[in-house]
Amino acid sequence: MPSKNSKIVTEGDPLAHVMAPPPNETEEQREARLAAEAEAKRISDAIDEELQRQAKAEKRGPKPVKILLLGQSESGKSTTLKNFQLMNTPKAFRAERASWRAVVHLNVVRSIRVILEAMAEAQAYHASTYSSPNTPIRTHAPDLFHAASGSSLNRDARSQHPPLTAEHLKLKLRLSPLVQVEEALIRRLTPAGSGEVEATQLLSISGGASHADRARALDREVAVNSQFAWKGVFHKMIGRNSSDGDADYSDPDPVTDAGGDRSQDPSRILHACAEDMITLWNDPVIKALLRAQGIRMEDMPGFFLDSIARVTHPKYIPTDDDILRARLKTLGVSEHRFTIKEVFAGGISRDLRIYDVGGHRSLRAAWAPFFDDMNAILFLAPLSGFDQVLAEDESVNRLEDSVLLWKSICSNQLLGKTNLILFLNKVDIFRAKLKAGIQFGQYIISYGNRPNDYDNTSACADVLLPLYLRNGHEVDVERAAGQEAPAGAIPPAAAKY
Ligand SMILES: Nc1nc2c(ncn2[C@@H]2O[C@H](COP(=O)(O)OP(=O)(O)OP(=O)(O)O)[C@@H](O)[C@H]2O)c(=O)[nH]1
Ligand SMILES: [Mg+2]
Repeated sequence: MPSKNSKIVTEGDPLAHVMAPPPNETEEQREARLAAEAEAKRISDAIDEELQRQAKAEKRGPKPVKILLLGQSESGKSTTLKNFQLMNTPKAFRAERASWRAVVHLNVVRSIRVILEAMAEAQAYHASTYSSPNTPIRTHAPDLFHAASGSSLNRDARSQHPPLTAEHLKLKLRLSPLVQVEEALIRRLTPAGSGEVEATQLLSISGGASHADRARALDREVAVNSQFAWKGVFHKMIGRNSSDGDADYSDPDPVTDAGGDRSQDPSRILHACAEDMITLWNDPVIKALLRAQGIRMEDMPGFFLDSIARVTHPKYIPTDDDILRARLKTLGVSEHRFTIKEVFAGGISRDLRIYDVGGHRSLRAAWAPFFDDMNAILFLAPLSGFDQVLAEDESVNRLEDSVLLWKSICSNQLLGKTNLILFLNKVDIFRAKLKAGIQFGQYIISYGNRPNDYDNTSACADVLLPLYLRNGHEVDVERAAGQEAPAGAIPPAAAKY
């Protein structure tokens, strides 16, 4: 019989009430209950013990190695991460192929928009020279044009704008359905109402917007917060609709999209526009027009114009190289875990965590909280940025921004014990720019009139040590904290930096 006291406790405590033995329990039942309780306690204690053992082992074992990827926007942080995923977790990397298809399509649409904007610019120029021969001259191409950024479009260059024919204008009109493609893909890429996407529409080009508005609109690009499971969204969507072998993005919801009408599906519209896009891109007048405006499409991030037929094919699935080339701006910070075998430590497994961040100026404040917990920082500085300006501030040369950013990283107190690795990349674009005749000395004043070839521009320490950039800023790029990258970690050009 329960005592008077225990009855009081039971009444006040619902758990005790549930756990209390039945009031009319027999001696046999009591023994069975006590045995069951003892067994449950034994199992629970064993689990606790195992958890404690694991916690102790984790404390004793090697800590995960943490690497933070840093650098300005478009410096190649996410691409470096993708390369790492491809090397270490190829299965997982390839499992996401289908999701990258939408990003490749967005990149194609954006490239076409750049061309259409260049055509609009030429039209506006020719119209204004007829009406007013003294039209003001734009001195800086908007950063949208990337490779052209920072170059001057003088009156001579603009007068070389080849006139467009009626055929060109028809082509431009026929490509207008790409507005829908971009809108639909962007809607899919981001959570409703998140406001995270900086999307633009073709409408703003063809509408009556001012040049400045159009340039500003085109300057923005699609970004996605790394926390949002956009890959999963596309994967499911494509999987659901690929029963006929065509991978499209059809949405069964008639409100949010074309519903059952698959002819309005973004991938189908893109496929239908493929021939016109190819004609536009291969047109000699358009090529001359882009040249006159200093636009080098092939150096822009997410360049797929040479593969339009392939990437707009209904059965297109991105290759490894396509995924590496696809451009999607990063927002937020994401952690990626790998287990690697250490080559020089008897092949023991080691946990590696790589952190990818957004490099846009407005996102750099989010970097600092990660500083004191990192083993290494891999800083990416694209060499190819010597003739470009930042998208977020047209007065700042990209190479100068990289140098200043690197300096501030080297001198940061929180990073005193962190390994710093400087990685000069986009060397292929750097070489292509030199080969195309873009003068290094025009932007890096101290370089003077020396030969504009790769060996000289990259080998001469004077080129990158005291940097006298075009905007008049003197930039000192000594290795500020005396930090040295581990041997072999930097490409040859970086060693000379
Ligand atoms: N040709 C060439 N392209 C590169 C190289 N590294 C990166 N890219 C391309 O440059 C573009 C931008 O690279 P991302 O990795 O997205 O740049 P990011 O530093 O992550 O940029 P944010 O996310 O805006 O901070 C992508 O289209 C890449 O494919 C390179 O060495 N050569
Ligand atoms: Mg990124």
